[in-house]
Amino acid sequence: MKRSDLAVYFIMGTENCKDEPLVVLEDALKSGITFFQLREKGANALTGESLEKFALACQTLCKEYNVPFIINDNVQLALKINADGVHVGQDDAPIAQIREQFNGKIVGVSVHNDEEMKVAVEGGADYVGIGPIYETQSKADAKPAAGVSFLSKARRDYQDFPIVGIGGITTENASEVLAAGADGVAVISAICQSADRRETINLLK
Ligand SMILES: C=C1C=NC(C(F)(F)F)=NC1=N
Ligand SMILES: [Mg+2]
Repeated sequence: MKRSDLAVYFIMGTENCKDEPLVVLEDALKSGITFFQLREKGANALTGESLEKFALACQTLCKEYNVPFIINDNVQLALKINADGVHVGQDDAPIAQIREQFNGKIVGVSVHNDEEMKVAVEGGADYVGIGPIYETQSKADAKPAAGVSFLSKARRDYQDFPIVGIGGITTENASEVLAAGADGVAVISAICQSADRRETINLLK
C-alpha cells in the first residue's frame, strides 16, 4: 500500500448508519474514499453467518471500486474471507503474530504513544492509526482526545511511515490533522451522516 491510499479512510459498522449500510458504502466508494474498514461493534452488532455475509458484500463492493477492504479486530473473519488486511488495537494479539498470519496483506495498528509506535513499526505494521485526535461519538471506550501533539511527534520520529489520524475528524478540522503530518484521515460519522458524500470527501482531503 502507498501512504496516499490513507487519504480518506472510511470506517463503518451497521451501528453507525441510519441508512442501509451497503447503500452508504457504495455511495462512499462512488464518492472517492480511498480505504475502507469494516468495524462491527456494539449491542446489536452482526455476528456469525450474518456478519460473514455482510463482510462479503462489503468486500465485493470494495473490489468493484479497487479500494482496500480491512476488517477491524476480527482476525479469524479477515483470514476466512481473505480480506485485504486487518486493523488491530493494543488489546489484540501481538503484532508479530498478526504479521505472520497476514503475510502479504495489510496490517494496521492503533497506537497512542512512543512505545506503542516503536513496537508497531518494528513489528512490521503497514500503517498506524493515531487518535482520538478530537472527541469522538463513535467509540464508547475511546481515550480522551489527544489533539495532534502525539501525531506530530510520531511524524517527526518516522518521517516516511504511513500514519492516519482518527477521532472526531470532520470537514472542519481535517486540515489540522493533515498539517500535523498525517497521510490521511479516518472517519465514521462525517461520512455516514453526510448529505453529500462527494463534497464531504473532497473537504477531507
Ligand atoms: C481504533 C482504531 C484506530 N485507528 C484506526 C485506523 F484509522 F484504521 F487506523 N481504526 C480503528 N479502528
Ligand atoms: Mg480494537
